[in-house]
Amino acid sequence: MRATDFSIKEKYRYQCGFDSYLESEAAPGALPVGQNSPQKPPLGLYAEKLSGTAFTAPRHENKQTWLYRILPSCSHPNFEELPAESTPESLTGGKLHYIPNQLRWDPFDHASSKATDFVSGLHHLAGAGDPTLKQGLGIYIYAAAKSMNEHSAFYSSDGDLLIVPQEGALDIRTEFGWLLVRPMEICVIPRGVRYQVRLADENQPARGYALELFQGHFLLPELGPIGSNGLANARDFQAPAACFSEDCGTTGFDGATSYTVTAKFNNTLFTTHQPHTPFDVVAWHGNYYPYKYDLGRFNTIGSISYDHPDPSIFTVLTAPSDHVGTAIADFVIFPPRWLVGEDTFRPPWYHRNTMSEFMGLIQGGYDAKKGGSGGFIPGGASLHNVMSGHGPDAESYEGARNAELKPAKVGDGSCAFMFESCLMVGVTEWGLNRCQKVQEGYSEHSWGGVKVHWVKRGEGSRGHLLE
Ligand SMILES: O=C(O)Cc1cc(O)ccc1O
Ligand SMILES: [Fe+2]
Repeated sequence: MRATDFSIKEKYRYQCGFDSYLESEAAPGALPVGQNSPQKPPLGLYAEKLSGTAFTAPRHENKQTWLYRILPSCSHPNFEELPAESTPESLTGGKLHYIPNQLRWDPFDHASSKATDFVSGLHHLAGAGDPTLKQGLGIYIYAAAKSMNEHSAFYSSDGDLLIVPQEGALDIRTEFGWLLVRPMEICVIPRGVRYQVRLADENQPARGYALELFQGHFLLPELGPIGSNGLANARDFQAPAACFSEDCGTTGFDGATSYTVTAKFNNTLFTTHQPHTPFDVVAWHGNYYPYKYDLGRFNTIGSISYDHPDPSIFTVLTAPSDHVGTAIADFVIFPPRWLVGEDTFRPPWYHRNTMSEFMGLIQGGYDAKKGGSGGFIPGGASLHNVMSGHGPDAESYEGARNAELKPAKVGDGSCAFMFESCLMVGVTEWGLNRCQKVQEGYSEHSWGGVKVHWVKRGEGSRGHLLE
């Protein structure tokens, strides 16, 4: 069946739950009963296991899925490294630049060529660590002007990919089924899962952000004293229902119909061509699966007395390091919310953080930064690295310092987000130079004009009790 032949009803039959043990069959009886790998699996399918953790990972971390498919995914000729001219130069990244300056980018360009799809339009912007050691993360910007070829699939051996669409809805076909991911929704495609990113509307180019997690998996943050509900609730995560194509091609590797599978392996692209569709999974069961989440469902919690709390209260997903409470990557959002704090400077305070903070803006504005030309604009980004001082720009500071403190809704129609990491984040050559989006004088424009409010000695103030 062609990708365009599936009806909406067939494609979007989601199952709910975060890190749940789910099962789905697109043909009745496809799932074996009471065992995973019978001598002859039902309906003539092959059983294939996809692991997301070591076999021996403790039960609470163990992730795996059993796939029941028409042909096993090993049935393909060798992968070949894509020739340099067809590998997006911006993906391979090269040397990372580590710089203490605050950085901000104007909105990244949409794809300049109609031939650019999600894979060829993936740009490596920043990162830390190394996928070969399964340590760290990569930060990417994508821009796609067309759907991936319907006879193609992509997967990454490097990590789990969190995708944050900013413009244009993505219609993602995965081995597990379909996910429709619109701006203000996110999805996570686990390491190894094969998928094809289609544009929901071929006339609406897509642009957004992505974070690839080289180690571990995203979890829901602990809720501590918040209790058993709040922030992102487990039941609002949606996983696909099995949906397959039957094109099994010919036996052997030289069949007439050919499907291209592209692998991202150590940030390098490899391809192979196989005669059968990679989207032939008729049924699956397990807890290692792609999922989506609607950010509009986030239950935002904040101060109802005084002072601006740490942004950790806005954590949607967290990928912990081995040290409790310290994340390789937190995905944090700043959704519309009420601010009521008394005698409080309400926007974020000035700070230097031991973590690094990469921010993007999906829509609207952000209360600590001015928008408009040269400001923090939807589709743009900022990076405040380890210990790089930042906070409201001078204009936002003065506004909040003098604001009347009545209850106020901030961020109506807005959503900024942050990828926060305990690691120092380096910027690729593309991110620093070739994308040509780095704002000149970001720091000067933002904080060059912060005013002195200090009341000088002798002019009277409770700040001078030692006089
Ligand atoms: O720097 C930023 O704008 C992100 C941020 C927001 C906040 O509410 C508190 C701390 C913080 O780093
Ligand atoms: Fe910050």
